[in-house]
This record gives sequence, structure tokens and C-alpha cells, in this order.
Amino acid sequence: MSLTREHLAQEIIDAGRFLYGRGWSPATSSNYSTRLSPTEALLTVSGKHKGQLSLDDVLATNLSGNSLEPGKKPSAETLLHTQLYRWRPEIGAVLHTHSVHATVLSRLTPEDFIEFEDYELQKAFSGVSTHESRVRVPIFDNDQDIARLAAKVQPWLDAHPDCVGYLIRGHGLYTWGARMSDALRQIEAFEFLFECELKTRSLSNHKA
Ligand SMILES: CSC[C@@H](O)[C@@H](O)C(=O)COP(=O)(O)O
Ligand SMILES: [Zn+2]
Repeated sequence: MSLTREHLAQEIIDAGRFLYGRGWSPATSSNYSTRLSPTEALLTVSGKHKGQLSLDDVLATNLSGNSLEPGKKPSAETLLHTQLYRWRPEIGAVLHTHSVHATVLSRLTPEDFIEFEDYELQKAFSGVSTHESRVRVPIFDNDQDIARLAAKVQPWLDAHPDCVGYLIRGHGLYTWGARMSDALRQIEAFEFLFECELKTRSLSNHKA
């Protein structure tokens, strides 16, 4: 049975309260979405405080990123959501956050990816069943031209069908899942791993 628009909107509102509460979606940053139908997404409107969303603060778009609700302003980053729904039909929710750890780690990393290895928590990512695995997270340079950024993300996605998320440098994280609960679990796992990575680097620098 497919979930109603109101139920899906409430999932977005609840996600915003949780993510704002954890400090991962400060001020009006971040955007969230769920799949509304095989050809439509339900996304946060632009510029709202994500800890204070109401049922009216979401709008439907098609998977080309066009608003289906003229009076509302779609998220500036709509295309980064809809490309994921087009990419994989099993994706049901996409979350974008702006945490301190994601921002700092992406700025400190000169390479265009970070890789997690030997962390038990990697198993929180869909498709990962052992710490003896490598989770590679690409880092794309930030760009205010979201269509251009989406065009850089797409070849990575196509070449890495098991990708679980990506960073935008100095900006934030995108991750996704079959359901909102899966996307939220992945955000938590990423945040844990980002913090571990930053602490490890900081302690290694002190030792050197
Ligand atoms: C508060 S600046 C953050 C924005 O520029 C953007 O990156 C963001 O995440 C939120 O944009 P929005 O248009 O509200 O979806
Ligand atoms: Zn953003």
C-alpha cells in the first residue's frame, strides 16, 4: 500500500525536527524529500527553517525537478534529489544536511573522496555486511549552479551503483534510502564516521 502525501509530509517534518535537533541542519540549511509516486517527489520548499516545518512546507515535483505546485518555491537543490529518484527506482527518501563535521572534513580533504575502512558502523549502510569493506564517499566541489553540479554527480552514480552518499565540499552531505528510516540511519552512520575520522586525524597530527 502506498503511503499518503500527508504521511510522507509528516515523515519530512519529523526528519527536520530530528536533524535540526542534532545540529546537522542549522538555520534554513538542508533539504529533504520522499518519493511520492514512480514519477513524482515530495520535497521541502526553499528557505524554511528545517526544525520548524509544517505540512504546507513541502511541494510535489516531477522527476525532472519541475514544481507541480505553482505557488510554492522549490528547494534550490531540487535537481540533486530528483536525479537520485530517476537513477534508482528503489530509492524512497533523500536527505541533505549541513553538519559541522561534514563541512570541516570535506574542506580538510584535498582528494576527491574519503574512504572508510574497518569501522563496524559501516554495516549501517545499505548493502554493507562487514567492517572488512571499503565505503568510498566522493567529494564534489561546491557549485551554486545546481544543474552543473548534478551533471558532475551523475557519472559517479552511474559508475558506482552501490554508492550510499556523497559530500559537497564546504557544504554538506547527500544520502538516501528505500525509506525515510533508512536515510536517517545512514545520516547517523555518516556523522559518526565523520567525527571518528576528524578525531583520528587530529590525534595523529598531535602525535607527529
Ligand atoms: C542557509 S544556506 C543553504 C542553502 O544555500 C542550501 O545549500 C540548502 O541546503 C537549503 O536550500 P533550500 O533552497 O532551502 O532547499
Ligand atoms: Zn545545502
